[in-house]
Amino acid sequence: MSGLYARERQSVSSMAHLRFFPQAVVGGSGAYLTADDGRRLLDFAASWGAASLGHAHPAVRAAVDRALSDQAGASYLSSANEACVLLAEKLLSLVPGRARGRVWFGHSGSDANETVARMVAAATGRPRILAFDGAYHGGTVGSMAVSGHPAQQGTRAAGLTLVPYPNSYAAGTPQAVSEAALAHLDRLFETEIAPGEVAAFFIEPIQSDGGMLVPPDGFFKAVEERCRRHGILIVSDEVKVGLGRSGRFNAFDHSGIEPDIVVFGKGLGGGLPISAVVGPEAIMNHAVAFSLQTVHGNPVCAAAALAVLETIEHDRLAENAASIGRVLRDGLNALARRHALIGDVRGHGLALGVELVGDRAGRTPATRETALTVYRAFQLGLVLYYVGVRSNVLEFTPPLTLTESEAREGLAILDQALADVAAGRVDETLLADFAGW
Ligand SMILES: Cc1ncc(COP(=O)(O)O)c(/C=N/[C@@H]2CCCCNC2=O)c1O
Repeated sequence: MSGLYARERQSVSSMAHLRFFPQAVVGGSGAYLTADDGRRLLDFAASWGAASLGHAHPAVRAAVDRALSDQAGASYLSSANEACVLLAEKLLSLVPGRARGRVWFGHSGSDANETVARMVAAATGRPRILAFDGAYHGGTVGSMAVSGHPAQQGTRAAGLTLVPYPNSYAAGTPQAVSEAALAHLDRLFETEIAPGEVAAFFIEPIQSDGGMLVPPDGFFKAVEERCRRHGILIVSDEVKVGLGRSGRFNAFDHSGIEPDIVVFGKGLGGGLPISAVVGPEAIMNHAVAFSLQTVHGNPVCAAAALAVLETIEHDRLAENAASIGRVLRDGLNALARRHALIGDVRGHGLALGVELVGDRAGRTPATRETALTVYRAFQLGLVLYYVGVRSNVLEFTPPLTLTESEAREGLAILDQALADVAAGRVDETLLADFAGW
């Protein structure tokens, strides 16, 4: 364990730790991080997707420098500032008509989703919320309350009903799991909850922390039809897979739906803390002083976010995510032909998941091997984390700027890590201090 990592343990609380190996960094640029021992680490996680443009991107640096050199305050609570207005106008141009009303700014996906959960109930007078099993909408009280991920240490809202997310790898064909999930929802409306009491349905267009689950074709169109019939607002949580990562700017576009409310976070700030909720004016303006924190809407993070959006558009990074995502996915499928541990490769663009299994027939989660694989990859120079309700899905969320050669470099490292794990060459005692999820 490196000096910095050891020192951190003597000074920083573990309450935010979600640690898989002793990663300690002192710098970074592009798709690479610099470890405190001097090693260069290829970053296929991008800090859980927040470093959307990689590290130290010049556009973000220039925007932050300009905003700080002539600083327009530090908050939008009691003052308008130009950076927030420009960013709001930009975000309104990037969402479908139903959502094109007003923008709220926060710090994180958590405070954004918490605000949405409170807002839809207050604005509609409807007390219930729908969400999916396995969903991660945040780590605050109010966002955990509308989540369904089993690893969370929080209380679910009394008015929350969780429904199964169709998982065509675990339970059969896409068509069959889609029909089963829709039948479950219909039964719920017929027997357990009055659909007219449901304010909103929180969806992830690809369920990331739940295991990078890709919904079957047509599933969310069928969900949309039910929501429209009952006047239920659709909230698309784009925090991790949005902003071009999936190969489309908005990930919900893969399902051909038009949500009422869109939530952005993580990569929006390019590594700086900013989130946004975009929704209909009647909902977004239902109250004043309803959800506020002092440095919400600070012009520095807003300027960074505008630079991120402009760079995604100018450098065609959604298209890059689609094309490099194909390279990565093809490479992962090639690894699957050599490594029995790989049970499934799935995702869109640079939002990919690789499920590791103990045996392909039974699809038993290979949780231990997953932890060993990411640890070994780290030793070999690749940063990769895992997700999934059984902690057995490698998550690929690299910077949207990833190049083909970087993709191939990471594939080669993963190939070696999988081989070393399968051959029993990775010391299991290394995992003792790393609980992961
Ligand atoms: C779809 C989705 N919505 C909201 C959130 C919460 O965002 P914040 O962690 O920025 O509050 C997240 C956060 N996801 C977690 C962050 C904690 C570490 C585990 N991996 C994640 O990506 C998310 O994936």
